[in-house]
Amino acid sequence: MSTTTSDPETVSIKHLSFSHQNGTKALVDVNLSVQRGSRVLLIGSNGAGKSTLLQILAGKRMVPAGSVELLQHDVFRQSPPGVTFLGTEWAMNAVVRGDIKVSVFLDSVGGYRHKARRDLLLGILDVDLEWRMHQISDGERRRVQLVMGLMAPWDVLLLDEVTVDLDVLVRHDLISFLIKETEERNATILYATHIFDGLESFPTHVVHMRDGTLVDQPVPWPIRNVEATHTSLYNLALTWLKEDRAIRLSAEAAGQRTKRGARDSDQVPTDSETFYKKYDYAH
Ligand SMILES: Nc1ncnc2c1ncn2[C@@H]1O[C@H](COP(=O)(O)OP(=O)(O)OP(=O)(O)O)[C@@H](O)[C@H]1O
Repeated sequence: MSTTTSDPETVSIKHLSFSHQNGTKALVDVNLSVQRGSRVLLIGSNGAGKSTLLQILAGKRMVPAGSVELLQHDVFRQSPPGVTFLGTEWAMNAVVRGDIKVSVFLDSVGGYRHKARRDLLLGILDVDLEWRMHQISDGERRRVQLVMGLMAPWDVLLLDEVTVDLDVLVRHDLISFLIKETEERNATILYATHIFDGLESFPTHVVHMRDGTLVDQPVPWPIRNVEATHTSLYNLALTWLKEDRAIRLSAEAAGQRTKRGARDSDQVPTDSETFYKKYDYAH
């Protein structure tokens, strides 16, 4: 692994807080420094802020000037080159479900410019250029997305749970490819996922996100516990998420935060009551 403390910072986040348009606080005073060549796994419960953080790094959300830099560029105002973001919402886009051949689709997004990498990725992701985008499975469509997203060489790759519908073999080969890419090209990956199978040798660092905050700066992986035995990623995530839930429940009990799902008045039907009444065909 080529990362050293003298390497330039790839990611620099300083005192970043962020609320969504409806006022939901998604990030609170986040500070993060990531060195070039790192593979950072973001671990946190649903709603911890992982996607929001990755979207901000991808320049998709406006943040105060100077608070978030990638490769020494302000992510929102200077749009750093060499940054690729791959998220799950892509598969919902009508264009990628249209009647179009994969070869045509990939060429339309610049595949011909990166032919060698494109062909390598077609093999790794087991994609057939003859497939038609409206006649393939969700996992196959995801594989096409990954070929598209990864074929231009990137310096920073932001992955938001994109391996969720891949079969185990394709996922395994993809993870191996990503590790090789970061080692050979000193590129950097930040990856948010809840699936830890086959990922043990992937991260160089792990980050625990809780309630919009970073519990710590990236911790080098693997972590050894006090008996110097190896902790699996799955067990680490389970331990961290149990802690998070215990902290949340005790804050709720102490009245320091509102219980999830609590409403101002019992008279107002909950969203789920309204939903089930609407679709209750027995009445
Ligand atoms: N578009 C949005 N508008 C309002 N609130 C949002 C929006 N997207 C996310 N949130 C809220 O922001 C907080 C952080 O959400 P985020 O999606 O970043 O979490 P996450 O860690 O990626 O969760 P998951 O593991 O479920 O993907 C949550 O409280 C969530 O409900």
